[in-house]
Amino acid sequence: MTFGSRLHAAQADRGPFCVGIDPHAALLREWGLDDDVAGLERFALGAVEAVAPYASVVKPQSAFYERFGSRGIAVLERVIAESRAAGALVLLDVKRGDIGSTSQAYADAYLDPSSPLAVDAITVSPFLGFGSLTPVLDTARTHDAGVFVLALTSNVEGPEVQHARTDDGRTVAGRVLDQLRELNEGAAPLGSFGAVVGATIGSTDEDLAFNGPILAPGYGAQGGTAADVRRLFGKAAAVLPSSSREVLRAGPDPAAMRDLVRSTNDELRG
Ligand SMILES: O=c1ccn([C@@H]2O[C@H](COP(=O)(O)O)[C@@H](O)[C@H]2O)c(=O)[nH]1
Repeated sequence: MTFGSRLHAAQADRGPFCVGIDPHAALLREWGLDDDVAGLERFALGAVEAVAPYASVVKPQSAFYERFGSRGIAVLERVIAESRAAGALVLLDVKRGDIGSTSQAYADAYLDPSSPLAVDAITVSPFLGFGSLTPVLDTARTHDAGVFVLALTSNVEGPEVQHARTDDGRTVAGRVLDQLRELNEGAAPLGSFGAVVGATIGSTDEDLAFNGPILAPGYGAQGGTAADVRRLFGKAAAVLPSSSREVLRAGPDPAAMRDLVRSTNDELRG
């Protein structure tokens, strides 16, 4: 079953909301934990236990695990395994991008099921040229995995690159979206190659109607709302509004986190 088909089924079953598992040092402290590997483990696995049985997708941010070195990566491996065991798809936010030959190694690390870090989908950066992503896209196809390509990110610095015009007059983001449109053509019920478009971007002239999913970070703590999601992504095939800190701040009480996932899904469905 392709990633697009799995995502389509998971969102129909559990709702559109994607929960980020981002163990910020400040959040560990708010949960009464030390900012060390033991604190990381209790925080991340506690969050997974609270939300992964209810959310369609969980999105660990790799950086927060990498900062603890190999022991942090070992925690990330458990986050991936336990989230999947609870029925959630795992989208690893790792924003990789490099020359083609190195892209292949990243693809093998995250998308080949024999890797300990294998996930359902990853985020990648197209800013070394969309073609540099070909090994990742091919490996995703081989293993029925998904790829989310940065297009219009939620941060205020993004437009200086993403709104720039290329030789043919299109914006950089517009070209990324056009390439995703081609890659997903004919896929049913949903393509596996998604775009990252922040819920915070306000408005855009870009065409967001394509046959793949849109990851919309910036929901919650960065100011994105359900009204923004409806206004921006009304024509999109599938949207994953994503929030990390807002949900994690409801912890460590698992019931409070679970209830927030449920009520956010209700709001987004409405
Ligand atoms: O454009 C982007 C792409 C990715 N992110 C990531 O999403 C989460 C947002 O966390 P919040 O706590 O909900 O603000 C984080 O992991 C970012 O690296 C993004 O924010 N914007």
